[in-house]
Amino acid sequence: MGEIEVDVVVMGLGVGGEEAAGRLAAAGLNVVGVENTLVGGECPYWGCVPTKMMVRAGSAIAEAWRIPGLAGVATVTPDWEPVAKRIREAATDDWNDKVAVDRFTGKGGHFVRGTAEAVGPNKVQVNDQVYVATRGIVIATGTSAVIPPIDGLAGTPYWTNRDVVELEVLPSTLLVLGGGAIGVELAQVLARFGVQVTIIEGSSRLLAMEEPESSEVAATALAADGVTIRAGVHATKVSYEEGFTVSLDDGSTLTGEKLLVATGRAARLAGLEALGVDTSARFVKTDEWLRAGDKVWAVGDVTGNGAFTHMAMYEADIAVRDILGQGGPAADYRAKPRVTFIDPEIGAVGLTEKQARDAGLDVRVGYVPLSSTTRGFIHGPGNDGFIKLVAAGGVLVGATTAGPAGGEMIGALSVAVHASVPVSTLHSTIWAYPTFHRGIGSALEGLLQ
Ligand SMILES: Cc1cc2nc3c(=O)[nH]c(=O)nc-3n(C[C@H](O)[C@H](O)[C@H](O)COP(=O)(O)OP(=O)(O)OC[C@H]3O[C@@H](n4cnc5c(N)ncnc54)[C@H](O)[C@@H]3O)c2cc1C
Ligand SMILES: NC(=O)c1ccc[n+]([C@@H]2O[C@H](COP(=O)([O-])OP(=O)(O)OC[C@H]3O[C@@H](n4cnc5c(N)ncnc54)[C@H](O)[C@@H]3O)[C@@H](O)[C@H]2O)c1
Repeated sequence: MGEIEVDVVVMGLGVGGEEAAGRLAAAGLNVVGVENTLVGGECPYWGCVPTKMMVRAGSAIAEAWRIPGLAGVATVTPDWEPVAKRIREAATDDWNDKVAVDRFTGKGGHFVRGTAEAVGPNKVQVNDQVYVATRGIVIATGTSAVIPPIDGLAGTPYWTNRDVVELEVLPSTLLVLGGGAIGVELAQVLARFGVQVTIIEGSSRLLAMEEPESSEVAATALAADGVTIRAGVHATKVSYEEGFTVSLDDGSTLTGEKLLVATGRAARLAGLEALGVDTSARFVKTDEWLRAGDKVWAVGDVTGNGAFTHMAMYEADIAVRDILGQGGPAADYRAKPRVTFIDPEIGAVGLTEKQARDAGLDVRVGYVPLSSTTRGFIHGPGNDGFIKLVAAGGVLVGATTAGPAGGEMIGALSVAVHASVPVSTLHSTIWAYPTFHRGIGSALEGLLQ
């Protein structure tokens, strides 16, 4: 088997890998980008983009339901067909990545379709060809759905996010295992399209990693859309015969036509051993330059620093600058933003109150329910939400903004946490009236008391 010398091999061309490989190729390096599925990865084909198209459709239905009492009468007949069509045709090009491949090769990159396996500290094999990377290797293999070892589950035709995104026809009932980001977003959308949805969440609340107030808002919103929430219970057995039966550890059973498993993500670590990566760990350990070893970098979901597209892009940028010797800022994870796209949207950045207290910080909290703000009052139906600020040492260390524009409101607070803007400066800021984000000014009052 011959060996080909190149500058860089990028393993996996999802969000992070495509960004890193494209940038390095555009900078004039000889880059081999390897992808075994679709260039672009989970986000455009089975993640962010198609699921947010679903959310957009579900939100349109919910807004129409809010017309009575506000603007007259509306008759809504939800239909999944236009949603499936938009996902198939506009979002995913029928799950075809030609445009993305061309984008990469157009920058001068060399694309190889296949599974990359490290066969030496600087060698990657794909389809019987070995590439020797003289400048470095970028690991960007991402994550796949975790399937928990529940008795009977493995042998059933359970769904993951991929099956839901590819749906043409909706089931009448759906059990959702896991009440994290994927579980709550998909549960709400499908409920709005008439599916009877039950979420089974092992911990005591939905969105367990976020503020308890976020969990409460999410639970209220989902319940209002008809979703049944079973929190604090664990599935002990799953069986399938025409439909699913799930036994729970409180002795009860649930049945549903389909079962979606949304219990988290596991890093794809196969084939990385030869790079010196500890594949017994959950994720690839990296330093502040995303270095995972000598001439080895890792970016995106696989690092465990936050399974979000913006994190994959952020880390790819840092690794690229390091490989090219361009300097600039290294990774700083204090102001990690995230948005759960339910209605109301839940934006968050930095630490939750509990995380800040657990870190030993002298914490102050500001809180305002959105309905008590002028814009919340004006908005009326659909105004559920709140703004919560977590401060320590005179700066914000975290914030949550839940509401109709929760994902947008968090932008200002991301800047505040990232740039350590003094609370006094935030307090003297003029917040436009009557916006939702003006509530930040009211929440700040709580920090000054
Ligand atoms: C349902 C869902 C909704 C989401 N919504 C959002 C959202 O709204 N906002 C947000 O920021 N994030 C969202 N995410 C997360 C987002 O999709 C990921 O954070 C992002 O895709 C990570 O990019 P990545 O490049 O690290 O990994 P991936 O996108 O997983 O890409 C890794 C790529 O590597 C390939 N690969 C793996 N191993 C090999 C190998 N050995 N050889 C060759 N190729 C290989 C895979 O096929 C894959 O294409 C969502 C995820 C899901 C599942
Ligand atoms: N809007 C967004 O940005 C967005 C949307 C979807 C996904 N994502 C990313 O994808 C990641 C994965 O999403 P996810 O929802 O699969 O994972 P998650 O980690 O967010 O949530 C998984 C949930 O499943 C529960 N769980 C685990 N095992 C269980 C079991 N056996 N029975 C019952 N419950 C169980 C956990 O307690 C947790 O609440 C997210 O963490 C996020 O990083 C982001």
